[in-house]
Amino acid sequence: MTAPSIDIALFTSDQARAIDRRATDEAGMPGYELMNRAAASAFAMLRRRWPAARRLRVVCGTGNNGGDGYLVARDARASGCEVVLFALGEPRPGSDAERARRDFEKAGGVVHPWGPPTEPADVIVDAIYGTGLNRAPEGVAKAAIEAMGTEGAPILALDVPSGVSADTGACPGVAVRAEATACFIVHKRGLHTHQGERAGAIELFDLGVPASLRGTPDAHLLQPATLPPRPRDAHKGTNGHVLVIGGDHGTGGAARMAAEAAARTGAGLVSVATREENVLAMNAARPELMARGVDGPQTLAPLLDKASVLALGPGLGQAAWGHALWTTALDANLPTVLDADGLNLLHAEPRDLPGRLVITPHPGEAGRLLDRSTADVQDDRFAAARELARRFRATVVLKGNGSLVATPQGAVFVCPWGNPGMASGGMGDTLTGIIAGLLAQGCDATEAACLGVGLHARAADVAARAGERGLLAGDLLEPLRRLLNGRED
Ligand SMILES: NC(=O)C1=CN([C@@H]2O[C@H](COP(=O)(O)OP(=O)(O)OC[C@H]3O[C@@H](n4cnc5c(N)ncnc54)[C@H](OP(=O)(O)O)[C@@H]3O)[C@@H](O)[C@H]2O)[C@@H](O)CC1
Ligand SMILES: [K+]
Repeated sequence: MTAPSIDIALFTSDQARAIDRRATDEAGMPGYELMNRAAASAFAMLRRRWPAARRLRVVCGTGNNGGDGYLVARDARASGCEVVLFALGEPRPGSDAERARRDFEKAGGVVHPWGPPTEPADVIVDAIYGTGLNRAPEGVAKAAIEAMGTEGAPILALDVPSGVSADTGACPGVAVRAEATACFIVHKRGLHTHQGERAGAIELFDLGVPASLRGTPDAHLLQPATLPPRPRDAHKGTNGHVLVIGGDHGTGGAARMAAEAAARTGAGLVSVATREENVLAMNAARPELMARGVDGPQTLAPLLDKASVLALGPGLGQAAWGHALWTTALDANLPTVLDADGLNLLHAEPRDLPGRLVITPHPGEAGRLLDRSTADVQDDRFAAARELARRFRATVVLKGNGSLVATPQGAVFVCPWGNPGMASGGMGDTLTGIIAGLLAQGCDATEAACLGVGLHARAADVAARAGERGLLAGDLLEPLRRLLNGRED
């Protein structure tokens, strides 16, 4: 796998707090100095993004996120902006936030208690909650967040859009949808998955805190990557043989999508073990695929002997035919991508699994495998992905907005690409085929999952330039091929 060396490291709120403490204790950077730097960076960002903005509204909570807000307001007034500042309560006595409020007032600023705004604003600065959010916003905070959402003015969030968990990207209640977020010191992992997209465009300001104080990140953002060019003497035997197993009555398309994606990802050979009724159509539509009718383990066995990688599950069903193929295929202990009904069968019947395994659940399938609700999975996607990887000793792709790849060793990678057009039939089958195609070409499970998830989402972004609505899984294949060969960005 070839990838540029930029590493975007992601941290939890606890880690961010520990880094703040180390900056004060070990690097002699007091919290109030950092707060001043945070405010200066955020105001410079506001100026850059909205150079014509003159009327600002700043809404401050009671914690240090509010403290950042008071200092942005102070700096904005000093630059000649008209600032209306609403405070949702009193900062804790002796806190940096209280000091910031006094400094704002000393400089002539006026603090208003929250009330529905009467003056329009060019930009709203959200300084209600940052990393300290610990429950659903209520009362004035809820009213303030709701009012921000209805005005139409762009919102600049400080550190975190208020109401979004910096750890998980979940929203326990109402939440700000920002056009942009000024993130301080380190990237917060929750802004990159689930509802973290409410942060809009994220800019990170390290505030001069040395990278050596950060410690080990919790997760990393995936970077664009491709496979290295093929050696000139490559032949189809060196690029592996993917066997897709699936396509029960009425769901032949799923197996076909996975197979075609594996072929377009560069697998040397792709076979499909499916219901006899699918064979003619599959071979006619894509003669490069070798589709075979199988009626049970005996007819599957010779195909397993020739395969180097399995894609097990697309359209497999959970009836007797699918179950028999599933058992026989897993017994072969080949590198495997297990998806869809392959995962549902695993929930019904836990068993030994192949050593090189990638599982690709959506949140509903992940919930079933963990005996939890889909909502529980979404409440902490990082924990769910890690738990699945540990429990099944597999590399896990937890699909959804900001797909996660988790390894059995506990590493997590977050996909920054993709779009809502991908919520359509066949997208998951395509991803399964891509990952199988990469395994066939020699990637290990984590490489194949990271590279596959990235290529799949980037191809969808290229295909969605024509519009997100109506995007079909098949539309990904052409951009996928170009991206895989380093031809398009
Ligand atoms: N330290 C540093 O070096 C730097 C920090 N910086 C800034 O500080 C921010 C973190 O500040 P913070 O820890 O004070 O937390 P913050 O997000 O302001 O929340 C405040 C309090 O609100 C409360 N609360 C939570 N949820 C609630 C709810 N739903 N409804 C009602 N109340 C709720 C909860 O208190 P509780 O009521 O639970 O006692 C919570 O403690 C960080 O994001 C960055 O912007 C920067 O200046 C750079 C340097
Ligand atoms: K905020």
